[in-house]
Amino acid sequence: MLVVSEIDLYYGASQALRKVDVVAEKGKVTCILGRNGVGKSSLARAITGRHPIRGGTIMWEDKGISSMGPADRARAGIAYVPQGREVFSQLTVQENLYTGYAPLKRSQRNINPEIFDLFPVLKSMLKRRGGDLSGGQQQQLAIARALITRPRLLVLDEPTEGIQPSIIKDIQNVISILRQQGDMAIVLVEQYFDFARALADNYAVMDRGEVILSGRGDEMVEEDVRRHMTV
Ligand SMILES: Nc1ncnc2c1ncn2[C@@H]1O[C@H](COP(=O)(O)OP(=O)(O)OP(=O)(O)O)[C@@H](O)[C@H]1O
Repeated sequence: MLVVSEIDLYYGASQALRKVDVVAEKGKVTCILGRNGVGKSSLARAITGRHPIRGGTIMWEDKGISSMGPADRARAGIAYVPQGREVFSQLTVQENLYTGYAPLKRSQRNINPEIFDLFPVLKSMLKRRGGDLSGGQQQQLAIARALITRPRLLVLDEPTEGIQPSIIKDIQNVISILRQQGDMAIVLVEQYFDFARALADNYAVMDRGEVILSGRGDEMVEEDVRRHMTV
């Protein structure tokens, strides 16, 4: 279980997170919602170790991880699919997937065939350069690369951003399958309400660096949430 308690995060003098609490359990999807610039990506960066926190604690599987760097968190089973995907455009799909080996022991460095069951399109594109893939295919590659690290916590930052509806549906199916398998906690940062509602077991809505609304996904009131998502 991931337990984020009262974290503060700053960029210089500017505070981006204020006493944020979030919990993510295995076999469940926790959705982080809110409009642009409210701190969702900052929370994802804090969890994955991309940006230090200045106050509060982050516990993962009962250990404090706040002072661990991103590589150690990856070794602790935390994977990150960043906003904008960050696929290596000059590397092939296969080489991009191999970058997911970094936190693994040598004996674990192989691609589980399930990855290609989840993303069949990638199998036929292994020799293509990352930069030649469509936005949706790059998003699938970024998720596959994260899954190669065999995560127990998967943090996805706006996986639907700029993606065509048919691929959004595919990504939704993949996240449902991962949830059903039950051994992974999933934190999903999302701006697309219907996608979030379809997947959320729990949700938290952010505004100006704070969590202002949270609860169970099946109790999410569309009007209340949407009020904090439109400008
Ligand atoms: N590297 C940075 N340096 C300074 N300020 C930053 C930096 N990254 C984000 N911010 C600021 O921190 C605040 C929170 O940004 P963050 O990216 O976490 O929001 P967000 O909810 O993820 O928005 P978006 O959906 O646009 O990514 C914003 O005011 C943003 O301008």
